[in-house]
Amino acid sequence: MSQLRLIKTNELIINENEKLGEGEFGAVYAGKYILTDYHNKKFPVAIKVINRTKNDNPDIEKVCYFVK
Ligand SMILES: Nc1ncnc2c1ncn2[C@@H]1O[C@H](COP(=O)(O)OP(=O)(O)OP(=O)(O)O)[C@@H](O)[C@H]1O
Repeated sequence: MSQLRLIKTNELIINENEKLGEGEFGAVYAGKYILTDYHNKKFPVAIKVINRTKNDNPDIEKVCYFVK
């Protein structure tokens, strides 16, 4: 069964120099997810930074995708 995991902003490193693409609601950047449960191992991910002007919920700013 899949699980939804809440990732804190300080667990993400966004590489703003490596933009992977862009959607209507924001840009997607390469980044790292810091696995605090696994000796701070850094896992490569794609991070979507939601454009606040198109976002109804001000609490949601970043969405983390695992790179396939
Ligand atoms: N996991 C990923 N790995 C690599 N590139 C990605 C990944 N996810 C998204 N991208 C890149 O970012 C672009 C935008 O992805 P996104 O998921 O935001 O698209 P979208 O669903 O059209 O966006 P929106 O819902 O904002 O309109 C993709 O076309 C792709 O180039």
